[in-house]
Amino acid sequence: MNTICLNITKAAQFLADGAVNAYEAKVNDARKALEEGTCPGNDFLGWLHLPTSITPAFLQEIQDCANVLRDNCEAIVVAGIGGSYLGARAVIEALGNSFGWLVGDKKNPVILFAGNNIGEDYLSELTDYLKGKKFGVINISKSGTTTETALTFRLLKKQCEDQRGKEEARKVIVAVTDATKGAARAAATKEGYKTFVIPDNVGGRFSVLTPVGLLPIACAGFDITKLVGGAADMEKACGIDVPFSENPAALYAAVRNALYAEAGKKIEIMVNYQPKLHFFSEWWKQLYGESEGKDGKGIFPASCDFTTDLHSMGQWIQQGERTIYETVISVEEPNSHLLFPSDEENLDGLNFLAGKRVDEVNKMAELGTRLAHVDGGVPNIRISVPKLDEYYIGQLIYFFEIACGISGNVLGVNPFNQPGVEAYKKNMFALLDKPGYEADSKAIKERLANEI
Ligand SMILES: O=P(O)(O)OC[C@H]1O[C@H](O)[C@H](O)[C@@H](O)[C@@H]1O
Repeated sequence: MNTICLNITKAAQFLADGAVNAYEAKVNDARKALEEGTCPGNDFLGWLHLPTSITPAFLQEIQDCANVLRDNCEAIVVAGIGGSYLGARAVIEALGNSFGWLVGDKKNPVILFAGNNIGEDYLSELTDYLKGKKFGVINISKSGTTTETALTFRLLKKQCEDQRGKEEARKVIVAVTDATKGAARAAATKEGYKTFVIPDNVGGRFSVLTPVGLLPIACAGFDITKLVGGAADMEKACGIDVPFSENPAALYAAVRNALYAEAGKKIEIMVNYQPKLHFFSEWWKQLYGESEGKDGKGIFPASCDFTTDLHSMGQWIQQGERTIYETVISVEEPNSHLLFPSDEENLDGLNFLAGKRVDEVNKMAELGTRLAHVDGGVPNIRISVPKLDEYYIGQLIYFFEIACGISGNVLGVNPFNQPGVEAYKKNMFALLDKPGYEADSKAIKERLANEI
């Protein structure tokens, strides 16, 4: 099989000889613990063999539901946050036209994302845009109680029903949520919406290959069978029987732990040279940030879009504090072909590029940056991807998931919980006088009165 390819040479050179291989035993133990379900958070391992266990019948059920939405909607709003949002957006943006909303594509509905913020302007501009439009909603929430998403869904449900009538709205509202618990499930049961279940043992940030990601991706017109196929091939390539030195996820987990623990590299910057991958980095940041940032530990996952950010963050990366390393996703072959034209007057002095592909310049920018950053003390991990299509994005998704599971275990944390996220929610609910938070409300208000 053609495959994404990991190169850690320019990261390992910043470590003592053998430092990466020194993690072999720990990484193998972590991989085994995932396989045998003996690691911390072992009730959240449903993602591990998900790609190879998804059946064609289930993919067809998702596709059928997507087709109903596609046939009946000019716009589909995907309401969700965090793991109930980022995976779908990452894939749809990586595969879609960068100017999709401007080109008036008649084949595919516009996919919009909401429920991922509480911006009043954002929501009123969204609801204004949807006025008079035939739109549908995919309401995605594992807990079914997340405030940002629930608030947005309340607005959209009402607008959809007002515009299309309750009967028709029922056809174009879908819930992806817990099997029994939460407000999203309660509304779906009462209204009779089509629903998909998020399995209990798959955490939000690992859920892109469940209907959480697959339904919106299918709605956008992309091939979910190919996506899952890529992930399934990567599941095999990172399997328990694959030796450390040949297992890309094992090597990535090893080198990042070595950079962190042995070389003080506390920040990993996920870098792309294709703006379409911006949201892939956002997905990756949640995956690694929530999985590893706990117990006072964890690499801080950051991201940059190059060459764009070379003109803003490039200075820091080249000469700032040497606590960073880069992981570059490099796409070997763009899907388009565009040559620079020759210009008789050559006023811009760019005739030396005439006849070259745009990508040739981009690749030289990438190579030049890699050399400069390595010279400047920034270790470089490179993941090359043959092209941006469903199959290779599927490979990348599973690669980062399994590497994350291994890496978090090597770090010595439970990579499958996120207890820290509750702190802001508790304060917000107390401040908003949510029923059930009376004691917290009293305490927080007293605290604020004393602080002022
Ligand atoms: O799917 P939901 O239950 O709505 O959760 C959405 C997101 O919000 C939470 O606060 C968590 O930190 C995330 O891990 C989760 O993906």
